[in-house]
Amino acid sequence: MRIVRVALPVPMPQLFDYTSQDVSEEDIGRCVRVPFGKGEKSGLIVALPTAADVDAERLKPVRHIQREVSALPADWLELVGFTARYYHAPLGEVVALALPPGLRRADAVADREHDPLLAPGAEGRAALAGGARPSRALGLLRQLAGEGGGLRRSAIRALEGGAAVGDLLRRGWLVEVRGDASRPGGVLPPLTNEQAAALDAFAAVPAGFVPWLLQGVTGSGKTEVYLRLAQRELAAGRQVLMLVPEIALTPQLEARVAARFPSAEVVSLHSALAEGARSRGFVRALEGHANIVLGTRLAVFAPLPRLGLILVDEEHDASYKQQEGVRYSARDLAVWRARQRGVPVVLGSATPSLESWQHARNGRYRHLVLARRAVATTLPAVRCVDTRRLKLDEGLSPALQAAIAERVARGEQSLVFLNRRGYAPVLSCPACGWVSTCPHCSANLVVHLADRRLRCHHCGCDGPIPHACPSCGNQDIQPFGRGTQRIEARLAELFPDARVLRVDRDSARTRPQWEALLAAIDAGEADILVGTQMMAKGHDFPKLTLVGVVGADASLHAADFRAPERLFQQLMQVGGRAGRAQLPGQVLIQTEYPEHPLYQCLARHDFDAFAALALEERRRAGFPPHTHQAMLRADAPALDDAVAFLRQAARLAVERAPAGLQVYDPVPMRLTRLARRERAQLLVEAGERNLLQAFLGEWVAALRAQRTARDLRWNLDVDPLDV
Ligand SMILES: Nc1ncnc2c1ncn2[C@@H]1O[C@H](COP(=O)(O)OP(=O)(O)OP(=O)(O)O)[C@@H](O)[C@H]1O
Ligand SMILES: [Zn+2]
Repeated sequence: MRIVRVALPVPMPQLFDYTSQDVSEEDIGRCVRVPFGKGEKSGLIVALPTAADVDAERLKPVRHIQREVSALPADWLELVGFTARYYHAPLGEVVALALPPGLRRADAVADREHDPLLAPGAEGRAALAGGARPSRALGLLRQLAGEGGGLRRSAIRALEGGAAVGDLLRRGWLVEVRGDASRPGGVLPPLTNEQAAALDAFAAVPAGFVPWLLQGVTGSGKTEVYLRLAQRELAAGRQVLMLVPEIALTPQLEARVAARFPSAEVVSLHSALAEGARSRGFVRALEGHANIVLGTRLAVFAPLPRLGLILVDEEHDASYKQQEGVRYSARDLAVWRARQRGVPVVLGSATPSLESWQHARNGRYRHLVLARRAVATTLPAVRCVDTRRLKLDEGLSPALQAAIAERVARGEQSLVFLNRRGYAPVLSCPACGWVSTCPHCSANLVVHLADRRLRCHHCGCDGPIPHACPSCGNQDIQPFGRGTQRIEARLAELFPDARVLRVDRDSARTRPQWEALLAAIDAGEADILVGTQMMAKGHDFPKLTLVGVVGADASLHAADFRAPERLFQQLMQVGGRAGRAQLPGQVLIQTEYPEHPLYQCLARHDFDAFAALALEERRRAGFPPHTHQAMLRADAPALDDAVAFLRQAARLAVERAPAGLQVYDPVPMRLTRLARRERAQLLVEAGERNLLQAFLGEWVAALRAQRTARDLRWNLDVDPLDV
């Protein structure tokens, strides 16, 4: 009988002990189901201690250990352990987040089958040489005979006549082969000088942990650099982890990676996958079969026994930071993991986070720069349209309309970028001043004319658009302000012969919808696009030559100190969609502040100048990256309860605060009320990360020991993005 220590997903920091008759050291890192309270929970075996924390007599036996799957290795346990320590979260919750749900429940991983690499075997070759009578199967086999290293079954199925693949397997004409994962499919494009120089610089550094910042302007071919780097690792028999910020970006990249490495096993991991597929991919990575793991932030937890390289695309993107539960940054964990495993990590972006940019400047990261575009000869010309004295037509300036008209006439595409979906941000009554506010949030209900609803973008509640003012009965209530639907409607009137396509979260709600939209744009089935930030990143549409930016000024004066950084990144990214191929691109920014340094830097494509300015401002104000922060947030049905808890937390903090730690006053959050809960926050800050971490450990322990008002919830956000 041995004691089994288990991490369980419960909001408490401790581990739980059970017993088992047949457990061995090999079971550390395995999923397990155990009795818990009146029910059952599943967790992970993290240790087999010699003595239990409680009386061993009272321990209950484990119910089931999942032994079909290899145990998670020690380095993986260290990774989740570090995550729990650094973000001050219970280990069991980190484990629950890092493991695919099916695996965590210690379910059987039903379909272990993968996507085999297939090529004609001896019998297949004999069939080709003669003898077999003509058939669909033989036709397919002939097609495949030309493929050097074999193809994945999924790729064969996608071929013309590919449905016969099952038939070929049954006849034994196709057999599973072990291919060279690094064999590139198709002809590789010759590298640009800058790409070649970047790869040479990379190759010149001895193996081991090296963090790199790959700062390449939009369209400079960062992806090609990633692919070449990946190829080297695959050739050496190692695994590559590639992180992308958004699920929306995975289909194109997946297709590109699969086309480049037809013999490689590419596994994608993101939250939109079906449970079975996610478990399967995770296990393929764990068992060392997957060559490339491509995914969103949760993929940073993929176990990779042969890891050789980590790539983080668009490293500045806020989606790498989880905003609920365990608030981890996948970008930061990727760097930690690279150090732990002694492998290089490449953070790529046209607009790096100020944190990474500063590291590259002061030598902590190595800096690779791609200053030119790979295909297009120039970056797009960026011009501010001063709207102070202009009469706008539904937010569109004459200059922007004229520029769109030119593109339509030439058969090119335009994009009007407006980061606000819906028809109008609020409905209001000019007679009595009524506005459509959300009953559950301190926010307005947004007018969605497409389906005639008023909808809260924060809590999701919605209702029909009223016919008259609910307050005074006035029939003439008006949508106020502008969103993508309104711009779309006006553009359709202004350009009756053009095809206008809106791309936002409402028009691309599902992955198939999103893929269909992208395919339509790619096929040139749209002339004018109206899009939110969904359109801003990653895409490469050769016929898109104009980007018009509407309504950007609002972020210029936002309260969050990161707002300018985000705005600059967003505008540089979205502007970067213009003129990426042979045709030159143009960006028009409508603004009332054309002299603003942010727009000036943007017009010169000078990220470095902007970053230097912004960092200097942060230094003067004492903001990150010059300081390190943690935010304690509390929410409750009554604001008083939330604030009272934070006041008490502030007292506890001040009692424990070492010199150099700053404790601010609790304040209501900007969006104070969200889904019927009132929210407040308390910031703590220190010049030294270690000092902050040591303090947080003690503080969180003290907070956990507090009695709190009923229905109060709190959470700690280390390195918060929204302050
Ligand atoms: N060496 C090359 N030769 C020819 N074409 C290239 C080369 N490198 C990249 N390209 C092409 O240039 C275009 C831009 O490349 P890519 O999408 O990788 O840019 P990026 O740096 O990731 O840009 P962004 O940050 O805007 O997404 C793509 O169409 C790509 O196929
Ligand atoms: Zn709401």
